[in-house]
Amino acid sequence: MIRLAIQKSGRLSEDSLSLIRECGIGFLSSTFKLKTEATNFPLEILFLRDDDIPGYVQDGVADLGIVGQNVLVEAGLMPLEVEPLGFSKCRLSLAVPRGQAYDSVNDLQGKNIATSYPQLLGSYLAERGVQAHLHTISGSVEIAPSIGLADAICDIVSSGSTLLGNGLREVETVFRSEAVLIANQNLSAEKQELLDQLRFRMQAVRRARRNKYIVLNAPVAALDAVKALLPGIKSPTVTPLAEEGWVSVQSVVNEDDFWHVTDRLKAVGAEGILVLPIEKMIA
Ligand SMILES: Nc1ncnc2c1ncn2[C@@H]1O[C@H](COP(=O)(O)OP(=O)(O)OP(=O)(O)O)[C@@H](O)[C@H]1O
Ligand SMILES: O=P(O)(O)OC[C@H]1O[C@H](OP(=O)(O)OP(=O)(O)O)[C@H](O)[C@@H]1O
Ligand SMILES: [Mg+2]
Repeated sequence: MIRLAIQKSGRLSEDSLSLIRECGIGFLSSTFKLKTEATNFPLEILFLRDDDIPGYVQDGVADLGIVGQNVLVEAGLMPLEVEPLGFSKCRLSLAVPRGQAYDSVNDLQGKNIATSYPQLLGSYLAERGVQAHLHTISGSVEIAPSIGLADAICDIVSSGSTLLGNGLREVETVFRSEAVLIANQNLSAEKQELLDQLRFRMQAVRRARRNKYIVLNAPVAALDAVKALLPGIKSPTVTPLAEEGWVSVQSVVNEDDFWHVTDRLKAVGAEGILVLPIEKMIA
């Protein structure tokens, strides 16, 4: 049995649970139960505060964990990271009151800055030769300037609406983060085997999320152009249509390139383009 710690409730919880489920692992969860066992995989899930997860994994209380890189780096435990997970993407940024002049990070010299990330911010400022007074607070950091607690703040930003709602302007990106799978560095051979199985499944889920299955009809004359646009995993599947001079092409396309590729496929004569989600994708 391998033990995985995930956030009990917050920005990582829902995506962590969906990823486990999409890996084909079933379990019962209830708001009040802080520990559950998977029904079809030797996995125990612990529901914790995210800040506690890196330390628990380091100490072997949990074998694995899912946390933001920001929390991992702040705890000084980067070597535990084994797999980026592609969700909870955000940045740790410096922000100042909107009306305040700001040219460069040197303007923060001698200023009071409120943050929950004193290590990350401290090394960012030290690398730039800026000395500031850091006030560590554990939440609602964006309120600090408006109540006279600080001149600037350094906190997590995603859409920017919390900064906007509190009259703040983002001025520097200190760190970019996403959720990662972390693992204890002294796992037994049996647990290492289970970790490898989990990583294999997680990679298949992530690859599937990043790609779409595409099916289209094209005139034979356009086939070379279509193939160049849709290289697929190995090469596209091409089958003749009942109508003379036409083929059906099936392939895989990266979601980021999807609209751009579709426009070009239409331009070379492709028709009846269907796009389907992929559930799992094994390399
Ligand atoms: N607005 C956001 N958008 C995307 N990801 C975010 C956002 N805010 C935070 N995160 C990421 O999710 C992680 C957890 O954020 P959350 O705000 O739920 O933490 P928390 O309040 O410290 O939770 P806990 O109660 O577990 O200590 C952060 O460490 C960060 O990696
Ligand atoms: O740029 P935005 O999209 O507005 O997101 C940023 C906010 O999200 C996080 O807090 P969260 O809402 O998770 O609340 P918390 O203070 O309880 O952690 C973070 O601490 C910011 O305050
Ligand atoms: Mg926390």
